[in-house]
Amino acid sequence: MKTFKVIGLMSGTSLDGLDLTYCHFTRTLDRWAYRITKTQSISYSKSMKDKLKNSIYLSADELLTFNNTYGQWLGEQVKSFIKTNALEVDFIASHGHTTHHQPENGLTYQIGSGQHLANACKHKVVCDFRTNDVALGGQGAPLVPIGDRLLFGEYDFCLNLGGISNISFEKDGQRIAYDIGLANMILNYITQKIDLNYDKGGQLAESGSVNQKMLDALNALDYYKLPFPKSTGFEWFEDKVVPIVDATDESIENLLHTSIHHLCEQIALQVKSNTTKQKSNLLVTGGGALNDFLIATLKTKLGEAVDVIVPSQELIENKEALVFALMGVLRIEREINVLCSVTGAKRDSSSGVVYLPN
Ligand SMILES: Nc1ncnc2c1ncn2[C@@H]1O[C@H](COP(=O)(O)OP(=O)(O)OP(=O)(O)O)[C@@H](O)[C@H]1O
Ligand SMILES: CC(=O)N[C@H]1[C@@H]2OC[C@@H](O2)[C@@H](O)[C@@H]1O[C@H](C)C(=O)O
Repeated sequence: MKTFKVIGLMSGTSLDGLDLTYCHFTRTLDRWAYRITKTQSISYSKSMKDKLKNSIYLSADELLTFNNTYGQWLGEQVKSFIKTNALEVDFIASHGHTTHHQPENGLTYQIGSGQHLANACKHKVVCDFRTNDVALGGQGAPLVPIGDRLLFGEYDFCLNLGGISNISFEKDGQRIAYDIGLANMILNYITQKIDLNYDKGGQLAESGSVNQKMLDALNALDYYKLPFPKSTGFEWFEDKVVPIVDATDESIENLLHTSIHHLCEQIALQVKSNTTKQKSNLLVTGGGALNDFLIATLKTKLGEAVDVIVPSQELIENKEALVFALMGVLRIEREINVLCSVTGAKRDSSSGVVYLPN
């Protein structure tokens, strides 16, 4: 039995930091098994956070330079993670950080130069998992559903609550997945108005109440009417969501409370319209799974027909990096790691670019 020892790297849209997830994968016949052995989460400094957030406004020169320096920085973090924990590593699988995502214009871009990363940590690197799918006419996102299928097949639905919410499930023998819409991106935007990174446990949100006008405006966003395949990101948030929040003269508590009702209503709509069983189960990961008020609201909106499963904090925080590590394994093995049933591309693909250290 072959074992793959991989470090997955993920930097998500909520901009809280870099997740390093060291995992072992084994395959017996057609079944993959995983074990997460060591994890580290490195919070971004205020200046790194601001730079990543504003990278969409950089000039071409500045962005290319940032791609290199961020790749170098990733490599240095990997190097010290390996050294501190004395890890034996086959290769690194890096998502990088999305600075641009406009699949409708044929572009998606994740910074974190693979060559700089490989040279800095002296290991083989697989990265740039999204470009090929967009070149094949797909959304280039979400990509984690391949991992949902191969590693988390016992769940009817996998829901991730990061900056953006996305869902994945099997329908008629095909994996279907898409970004539902808002999650922590709107919640963090609101708490940052009072210099708070996020609303721990959803305590502020819980003490608020619904502003019906804001709830209706959010629920009426055009994105929700689009059929899948679809994906979204910061550009949509800034363009369509921020104006609604900013036009609402309400307390932080009420803004948060309303946003949570909104995002849970959208999730419940998607789950209910795709449930074929009397009783189904839904795995929730991503930082939103640690927001107690959000989870309680979601349970209420879903009702008893859906079991909401909140796993260990380790899995909540590392599932995306774990799946990118698996995608790296599949790329190295030249197997399919991006599903066109999810992204709408012309065909499935084995995506990712491999860099050798120099
Ligand atoms: N204890 C907690 N209570 C409430 N919210 C929390 C808690 N811990 C984390 N969060 C929220 O989760 C966010 C981080 O989520 P996560 O790391 O899953 O996002 P991401 O991977 O950056 O996003 P994406 O998956 O969209 O790319 C934080 O910014 C915060 O809003
Ligand atoms: C372009 C991009 O980086 N998209 C992210 C983002 O964050 C959540 C959602 O939007 C999802 O589409 C995707 O990430 C996860 C890891 C994915 O590809 O499955």
